[in-house]
Amino acid sequence: MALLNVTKLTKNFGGVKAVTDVDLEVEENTITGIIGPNGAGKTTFFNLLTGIYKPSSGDIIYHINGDVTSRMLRPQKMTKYGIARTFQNIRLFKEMTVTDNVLLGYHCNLSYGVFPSVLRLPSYFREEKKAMEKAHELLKIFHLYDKRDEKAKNLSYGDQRKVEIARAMAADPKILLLDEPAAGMNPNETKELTKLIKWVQEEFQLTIILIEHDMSLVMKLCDKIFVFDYGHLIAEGDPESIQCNEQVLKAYLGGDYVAEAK
Ligand SMILES: Nc1ncnc2c1ncn2[C@@H]1O[C@H](COP(=O)(O)OP(=O)(O)OP(=O)(O)O)[C@@H](O)[C@H]1O
Repeated sequence: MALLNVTKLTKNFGGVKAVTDVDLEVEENTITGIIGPNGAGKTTFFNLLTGIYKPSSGDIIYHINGDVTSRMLRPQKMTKYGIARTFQNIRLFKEMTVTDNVLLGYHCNLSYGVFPSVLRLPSYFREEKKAMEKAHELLKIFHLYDKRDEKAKNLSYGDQRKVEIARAMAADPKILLLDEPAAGMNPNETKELTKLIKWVQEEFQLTIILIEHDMSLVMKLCDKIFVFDYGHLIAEGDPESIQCNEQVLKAYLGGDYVAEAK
């Protein structure tokens, strides 16, 4: 079943055509890769999917507990719809602990109101206890439990990326959007992250869409890959077919390389 349908999606910034006429569909419980050279429109596409940008034209429809359409998308509402994301530039609260950063992800879905929290009613303590248990559970999954009391700024770049994913997971999403999850990681960290992403996808029955430049991660993880170039979707398919797609090789390596390789 398709969880996301994108139709004729276009975003222009003045004269810059960042995303043009993109049509795509994402199936439930799959991992989808969005790849393409620098400036191809991948981040703009994610920003459209998460309500940061409004489309110039076209439609986005998520099928999660009823339809969520482009007109309803707002960054602050995404977790309520069951959609969480991470960012290309890590956006943690660096002076806060690892646990508190993850708790923030959980807090956007807490059910108690202002009064129980101000008056410190039992429902407030119940929810807070649940939140802490969940945060610790996630930190164990991401092998960060030992670092739970560290300030986020003291963690390695790779660990900070994992905290960001754990925080996104704390919102209990159905769809998880990861913007360059392996950026800045060394090959061992990338290998570990690849396994972790696969594991959480299966364990939590998630639909994951990720932008990534690290092809080892993309080819190992993704069920389907969409390739962007100059804002256009130029290819889609499974990892094997994408790896030998001429248009894709041309976009990445230039026309001369493809001609020479023949
Ligand atoms: N807010 C903006 N205003 C004007 N132009 C923009 C804006 N955001 C993106 N662009 C332009 O849109 C095009 C697509 O950029 P985008 O960042 O989406 O590409 P990308 O594929 O994510 O690149 P990278 O892999 O380098 O992150 C580029 O030409 C970029 O300069």
